[in-house]
Amino acid sequence: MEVMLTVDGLEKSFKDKQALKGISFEVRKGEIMAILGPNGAGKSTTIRNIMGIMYPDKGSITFHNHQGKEIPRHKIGYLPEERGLYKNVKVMDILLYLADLKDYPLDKAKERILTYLKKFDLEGKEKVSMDELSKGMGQKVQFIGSILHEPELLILDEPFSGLDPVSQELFKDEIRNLANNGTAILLSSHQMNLVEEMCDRLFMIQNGQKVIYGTLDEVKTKYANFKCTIRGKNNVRDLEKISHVQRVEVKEESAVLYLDQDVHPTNWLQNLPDYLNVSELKMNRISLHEIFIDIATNKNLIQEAGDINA
Ligand SMILES: Nc1ncnc2c1ncn2[C@@H]1O[C@H](COP(=O)(O)OP(=O)(O)OP(=O)(O)O)[C@@H](O)[C@H]1O
Repeated sequence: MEVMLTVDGLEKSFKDKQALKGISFEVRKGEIMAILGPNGAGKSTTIRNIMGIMYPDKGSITFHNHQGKEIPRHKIGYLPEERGLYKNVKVMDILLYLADLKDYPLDKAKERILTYLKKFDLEGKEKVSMDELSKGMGQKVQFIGSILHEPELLILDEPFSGLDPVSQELFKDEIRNLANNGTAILLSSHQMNLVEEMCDRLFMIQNGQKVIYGTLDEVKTKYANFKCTIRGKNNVRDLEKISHVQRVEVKEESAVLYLDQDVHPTNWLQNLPDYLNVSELKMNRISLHEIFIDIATNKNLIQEAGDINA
């Protein structure tokens, strides 16, 4: 897949705080790439550097063979983390203004605005002032503003925060549509279930450094071992004795058995000892949410499962 954006060795400091310590990744045409990390990890700083809101101390950002101030930013769409930027202005006017900033033809923009307002349940709101909209409605308008000019690269900083489930679905569908039509998408989110559902690749950052970079499949197969949840009264020591069990976590009547990386789930299940008390049993992979918490809290409980940090 064609590479759209290359971030290479990005470093950025604020006074004595080094926020980015050599960040490198790519975003390709037609993919949804997630940038993840705990609060303060450096995601927004990375995004702000890509957007030219600030410039890195070291490293480069390449888009369309251009770097720094030469980057054609009208080909990029951006939904910033900050919401409610536009207040005393009508929905249609602010969207046309944003389209104009990107040199997008205004007649075409107007048509697209009306189509998108309808799509996002905002039909008839074009003459309403931004400050009369609810937070979620305002977010929809801001999202429309970021995609109106048909950007080749779309950067979404926490697009789902504050959205109700129906609006979340609308955003998800549209983001997927855009990727299917070739837009390269860089998405920052704390909602791991959505990332797991939507993203092709992910880049996880902690303390300004890369901790995971790969396709969701790679992360899942190389990092997320299987875990088996058994409901029933069992002695923890008996559970720990079962082969290929790395550790056991007991939660009320259930025990979660974290398995070694190479375990074949069917074989492992066939060899479970007879003495186990099982009223329910569930086998699944460790979720991205658990991987995130393990890394962000420096627990390193699942580190041995495999390492794709290289
Ligand atoms: N303008 C600034 N001046 C000083 N420090 C800053 C500035 N912007 C960011 N930082 C610091 O840089 C680090 C990274 O911040 P950043 O906003 O990039 O994190 P983030 O991963 O986006 O976090 P969050 O998930 O909370 O939005 C933090 O320690 C933050 O305090």
